[in-house]
Amino acid sequence: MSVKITNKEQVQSLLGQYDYFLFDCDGVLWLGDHLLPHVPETLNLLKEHRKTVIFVTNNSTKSRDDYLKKFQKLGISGITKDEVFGSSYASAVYIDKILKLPKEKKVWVLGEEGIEKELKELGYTTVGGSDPVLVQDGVAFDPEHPHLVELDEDVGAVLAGLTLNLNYLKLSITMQYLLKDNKSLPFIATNIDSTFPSKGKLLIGAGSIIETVAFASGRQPDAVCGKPNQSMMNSIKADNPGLRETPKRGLMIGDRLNTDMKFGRDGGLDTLLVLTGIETEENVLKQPKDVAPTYYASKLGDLYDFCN
Ligand SMILES: O=C(O)[C@H](O)[C@H](O)COP(=O)(O)O
Ligand SMILES: [Mg+2]
Repeated sequence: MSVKITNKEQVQSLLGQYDYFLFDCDGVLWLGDHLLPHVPETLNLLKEHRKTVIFVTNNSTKSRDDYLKKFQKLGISGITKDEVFGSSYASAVYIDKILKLPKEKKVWVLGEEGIEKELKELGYTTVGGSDPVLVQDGVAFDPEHPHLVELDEDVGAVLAGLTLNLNYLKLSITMQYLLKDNKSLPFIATNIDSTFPSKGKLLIGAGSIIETVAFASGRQPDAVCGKPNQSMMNSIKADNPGLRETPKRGLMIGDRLNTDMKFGRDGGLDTLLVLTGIETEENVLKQPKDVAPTYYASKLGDLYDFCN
């Protein structure tokens, strides 16, 4: 049964029990560009208690460098690139280190600049993504569009993630690459989140976009690199031996049961779910014991509020 955090004593107990605090971003720290209450104050409280703070997001629209700029813009200081893990970075590392795609091969991207930047930082050339030639604003769909009829023979993999600039042309070209050469091109997904939390409502998530081309092409992704996949957890543990040796000194804080809470649980950490994103208190309370979060709270800022 999950324990709701409602008082100072519980927060002080958390501060004594955990050294590593892993944070999901969308729905925990912010909703879009709207910072949630007392997030900077809570992060500062943890830093004052000499806690290790790490950010792990499935939102592939931004690169790690982009997230550093977003943290600064929202008044969250002192964050370094090696404290930020995103599904765009995890996917680029997968293509480089696990798939071992040769650098002379290109990657077709259904997604935004976060994916393109992380792939380019590893030396890959991308096609698709934010290319303005794929914008359809007010232009009728052309089944003879050059990108649709002449696929780039140098493309060696497809990487799909969240894009807020989706259109029929981008979906159709992605589908051609997924069908190409008897469906042999590797199909990589950044994450499976079905919805995207926005202020007061749920929007279409990466998982639902990816499911569109999966359903149309009759293929499922060969790999999903974001949470709950443990690749980012393994990278975090490689950088933090204390967490690797004693995962129970770690607490994963997120807003989604099937990604954040599973990611933390599968990594051996305790978990805290906040109700500012995807999940409702009713849904948390009906979770079976083996998947219920260790704790839950109305919002992350409660950790600060109850201490002051
Ligand atoms: O649709 C998506 O990709 C996700 O909803 C979203 O971006 C998740 O980001 P996170 O909560 O992992 O920071
Ligand atoms: Mg989230």
